[in-house]
Amino acid sequence: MGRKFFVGGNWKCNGTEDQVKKIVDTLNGAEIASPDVVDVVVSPPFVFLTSAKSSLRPEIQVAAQNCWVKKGGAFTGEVSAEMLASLNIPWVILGHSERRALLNESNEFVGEKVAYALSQGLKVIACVGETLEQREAGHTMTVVAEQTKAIEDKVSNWTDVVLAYEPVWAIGTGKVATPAQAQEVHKELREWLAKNVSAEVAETTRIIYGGSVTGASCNELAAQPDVDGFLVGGASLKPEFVNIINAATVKKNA
Ligand SMILES: O=C(CO)COP(=O)(O)O
Repeated sequence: MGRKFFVGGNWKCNGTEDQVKKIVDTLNGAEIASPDVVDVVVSPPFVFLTSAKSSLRPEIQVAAQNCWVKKGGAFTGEVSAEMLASLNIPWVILGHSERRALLNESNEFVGEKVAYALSQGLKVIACVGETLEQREAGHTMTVVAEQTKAIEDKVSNWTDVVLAYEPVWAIGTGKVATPAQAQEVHKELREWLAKNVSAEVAETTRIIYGGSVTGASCNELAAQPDVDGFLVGGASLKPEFVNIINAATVKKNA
């Protein structure tokens, strides 16, 4: 059984109510690959999550972009995993590099968040990735292995985890990783999982690529054996997101 292709659209802190409606209308009217071959998950900002969920066609799921590390309580401004679960929000993105860099989320904190979200029944898109400086110093695999280990340390079941490799230098820069660069890290991450978790988790866990993916670059990336889908930022706000979803058919025929 192959790994089902997975395409996430991370809308980040973008969109007004009208813009969200337009994106939803575009997705609802588009010809997209069957849910048998691709999981599609879009991630609007919190305030639009429930309206997007109820207006999107049923085969497109939603993800929150973050949640609190533990049970909710006196944590002003935070949203807890149990709140998301109570609204039947199935997915949450955790450990995005923007939160690691701008909000100082450490590897350990991200690991704790992933474990807590899973314990509340959410599925997690967990992000890892190196900076340009780390890549140029030859530390890419050490960095992503440390980030992944901090998750593995807290998590006992990987079934509901999708791992997103998002090199920081490729995010929002227009500098997409080459298919060979993406494949190299995905393959090494899969080997890391085989060695440090289990052969089964390595074989079944989807490892998706994020960083300046566009309609033009998606097919070649999708053809790489260890690229199981994408986490898309900027292009997920545009009609070309449909082409990226449909890269799943390239994968299927590869
Ligand atoms: O951060 C990303 C998705 O989470 C990628 O963003 P871009 O596709 O805009 O580079």
